[in-house]
Amino acid sequence: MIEIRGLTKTYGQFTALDRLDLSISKGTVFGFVGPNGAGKSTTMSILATLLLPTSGTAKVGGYEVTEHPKEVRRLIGYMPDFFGVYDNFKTTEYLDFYGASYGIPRSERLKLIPQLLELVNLSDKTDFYVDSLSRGMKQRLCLARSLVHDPELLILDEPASGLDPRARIEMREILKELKSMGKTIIISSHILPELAEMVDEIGVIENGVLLAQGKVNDIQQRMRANRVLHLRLMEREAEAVAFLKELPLISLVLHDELGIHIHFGGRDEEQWELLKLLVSGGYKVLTFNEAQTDLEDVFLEITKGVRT
Ligand SMILES: Nc1ncnc2c1ncn2[C@@H]1O[C@H](COP(=O)(O)OP(=O)(O)OP(=O)(O)O)[C@@H](O)[C@H]1O
Repeated sequence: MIEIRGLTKTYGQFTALDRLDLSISKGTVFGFVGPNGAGKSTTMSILATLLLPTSGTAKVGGYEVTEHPKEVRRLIGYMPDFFGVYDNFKTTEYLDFYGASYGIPRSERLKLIPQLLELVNLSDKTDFYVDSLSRGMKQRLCLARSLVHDPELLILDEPASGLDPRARIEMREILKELKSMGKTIIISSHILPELAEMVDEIGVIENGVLLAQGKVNDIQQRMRANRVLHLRLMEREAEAVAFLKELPLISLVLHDELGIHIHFGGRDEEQWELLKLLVSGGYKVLTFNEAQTDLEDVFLEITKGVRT
């Protein structure tokens, strides 16, 4: 659905995107993650035909974005990270306006608008002025707007930014529904755990360079090469710390009121050996577990050291 090759965008001397390669297949929900200023919005704006690249190519549904912008716009629904003020528009009028600008006949718009409002949980706000809606509601309305022409691909630039936890959950549920409708979705965020539940793949970008791309699980697996283990003993914890520091595959041992924390470079087999060693050494092990790496850890691990 998306094929990006060598995509570069410069502003004067500054390189915002540096030879980016990215492929996203149809039906995928792709999480585009990276710190502020990484180049996410730049990439999305180019895909949305709103910004011209300096070099490289980007194709959506087989159409090159600079050569066939009209065809691309028909395929995509774009939700920008900032959206404007809406003077004296009611929610229905707002969607009607966008529907009309896509050439949808009035009779169809009359059927479509209630469906869209229902999809984004705004059925009870049918005749409300847009300006009177909360931020979360405006964001959902903006999402409905991006759906008026039933696009195959949704490009959502930080759809959950500035939302409270409840509004975020609501947005997430709507996105799940869109996924189940078979839409391809590219969604950016720097709040990573939020993406973990709903994305199939992630791409991590920093300083305009794509640092990693793959299935969430695969990237987490790769990181598990250096796992963190937490232990609690019934007694003799300080003694166990000294014992652990002498063992191979252990790079760091910390001890605090929550127990012992180890950076461990071994695999499952060696982890089991470690537990056996402790138990056969007479240590009364109460708990022995591996810390879960979430997307936040993945992000910190991948982006560290590259930041300038
Ligand atoms: N019009 C512009 N002129 C000059 N520099 C720009 C312009 N637009 C973006 N940039 C720079 O390009 C870089 C990438 O910006 P971009 O908005 O794509 O990042 P982002 O990953 O979306 O960040 P955020 O999470 O803060 O939205 C930033 O350093 C930004 O300052």
